[in-house]
Amino acid sequence: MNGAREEAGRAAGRSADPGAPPCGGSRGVIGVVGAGTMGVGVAQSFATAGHHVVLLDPSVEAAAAGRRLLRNGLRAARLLRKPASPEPMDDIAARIDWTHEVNRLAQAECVVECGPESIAVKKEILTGLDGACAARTVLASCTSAIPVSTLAGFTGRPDRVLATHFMNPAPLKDAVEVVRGPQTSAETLETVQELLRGLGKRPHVVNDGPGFVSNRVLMPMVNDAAERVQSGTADAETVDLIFTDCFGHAMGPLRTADLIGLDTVLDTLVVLRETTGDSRYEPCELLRELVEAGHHGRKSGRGFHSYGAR
Ligand SMILES: NC(=O)c1ccc[n+]([C@@H]2O[C@H](COP(=O)([O-])OP(=O)(O)OC[C@H]3O[C@@H](n4cnc5c(N)ncnc54)[C@H](O)[C@@H]3O)[C@@H](O)[C@H]2O)c1
Repeated sequence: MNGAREEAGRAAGRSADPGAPPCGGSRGVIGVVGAGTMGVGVAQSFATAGHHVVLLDPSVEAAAAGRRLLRNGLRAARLLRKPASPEPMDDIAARIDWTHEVNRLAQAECVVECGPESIAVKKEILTGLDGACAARTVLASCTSAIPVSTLAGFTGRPDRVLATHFMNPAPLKDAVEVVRGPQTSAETLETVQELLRGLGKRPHVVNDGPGFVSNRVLMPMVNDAAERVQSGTADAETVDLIFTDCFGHAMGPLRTADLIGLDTVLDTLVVLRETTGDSRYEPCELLRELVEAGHHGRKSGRGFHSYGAR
């Protein structure tokens, strides 16, 4: 893999001089697609571990917002990550190249796709990556619920596709749910687990299926918790207290949903409803109303709970 890394490093370069070797990191080049909540967190995690990262988002506004997310994420990691990286935050940030061009990801050893939770958008992203990236590049998706078999079918390299379901906030979480598709090769699985261990994260491998383990279990709970608020059984604060104060969970289901982003929760439930055909994943009306009103959770300042001005 070292030869591939050197080649990838030469090809990825920096925006001012695409032929120049990357500054800083001595590990392989990683591509990340989508500079939202997860993409920026994943990019930060790899850059902190010494990888050169090429981060692609087609939206100029999203890239600007992503740079703010990165600054906040680096500060949070400095305060909360144990042990924190001793490296200056600017040096870590300098290992991330921002781009709008998919060809800049051509020589990455692995690309982590963090686009919106929509089968149609993921198809567009993966088709583009499959055409642009070297044959050896592993395509990992951060999807919350779409089966790997569906995603792999959008590419001509199903043996090199899997899901790396990072948790949010990615730089602060120590474990990743890794989803092996029916055609994912043993080599791909090992490569990705090695990459994750290099970030200080523990990979937990599961088999394929809509929502895998995490969201197949979590999403109906979030939906049911929202329905309890909608039906007047309790307000959002009290619903969460039942889980934190009575059960001793670290966070209630509605604060968890606010942290994920209610738009992403809604999209994930829609995917689960479509892919399983099971009506218990039908998103509850209150969730739809909050998303429609722009109350997307912590990132917008309000969801089931309020978080002050953003
Ligand atoms: N938010 C969470 O807690 C969480 C946790 C684990 C996994 N996920 C999954 O990670 C993925 C990203 O979620 P998020 O919360 O970061 O979403 P987000 O809405 O914050 O970010 C999505 C980003 O994708 C970009 N994008 C849109 N269309 C694109 C395209 N065609 N090509 C490339 N980029 C495009 C958007 O501009 C945006 O920056 C989703 O699949 C989601 O289900 C989310």
